[in-house]
Amino acid sequence: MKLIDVRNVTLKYDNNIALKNISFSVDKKEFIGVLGPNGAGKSSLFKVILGILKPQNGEVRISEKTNISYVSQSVSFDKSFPIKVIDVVMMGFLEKRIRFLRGYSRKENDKAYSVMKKLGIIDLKDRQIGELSGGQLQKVLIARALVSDPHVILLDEPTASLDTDAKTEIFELLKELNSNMAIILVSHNLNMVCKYIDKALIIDREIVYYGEPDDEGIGQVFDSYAS
Ligand SMILES: Nc1ncnc2c1ncn2[C@@H]1O[C@H](COP(=O)(O)OP(=O)(O)OP(=O)(O)O)[C@@H](O)[C@H]1O
Repeated sequence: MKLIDVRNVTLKYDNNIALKNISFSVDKKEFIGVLGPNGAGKSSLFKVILGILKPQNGEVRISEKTNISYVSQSVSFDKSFPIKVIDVVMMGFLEKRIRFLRGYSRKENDKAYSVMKKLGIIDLKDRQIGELSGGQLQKVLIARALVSDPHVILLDEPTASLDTDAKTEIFELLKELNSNMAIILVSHNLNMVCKYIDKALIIDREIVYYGEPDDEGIGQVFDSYAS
């Protein structure tokens, strides 16, 4: 069975259709790029997959025991907020902590350290998050999503505010993570993502393209809204 099966999903906000009859699936270790113009419904699609929004029609089936993590669009925050990198990464365990009303375990602490090492941010663990570069902050947010050992990770424009080098570094990191987990990533930049993804899902409320990123037809579809 597929990890995630999105079937004929239609989502409306009041009477406005944000997603119309969307169907696609996610296999183990598949890398899917979700592209589309502003307001195309990309973030709404993530919210439906995460169960935050319930579609008026259709359904999202998630195979049993599939653990999904989410990295949201970079949000602005108070740079002087006194929270350290390690605290942000440990927040990946917050749900369990609240559910079981307990502190973090030793095992969780070790896991956070091993993920930070893997992502090359262990030296930043005691740094205030307001003192990080955009690329470093993005890695911290990815680390937070990884500590729960997800089978699928959803990322909403993780490289939007980064320069080209930092973008490439994040994509190379995602490529490495992809050997272990499926990735669904929202992006506006087909050229940037096409060499990493297995499939492109281009939406403009409805699906306008779903297939290989190097198929001949894709450039034309993409140019029609990107220009
Ligand atoms: N909470 C909401 N209430 C009403 N309409 C909404 C809400 N959230 C999104 N929309 C509308 O739904 C449509 C899809 O929005 P969504 O944020 O999913 O698009 P997007 O593709 O992620 O856009 P962007 O690339 O600009 O981030 C837009 O027309 C938006 O205005």
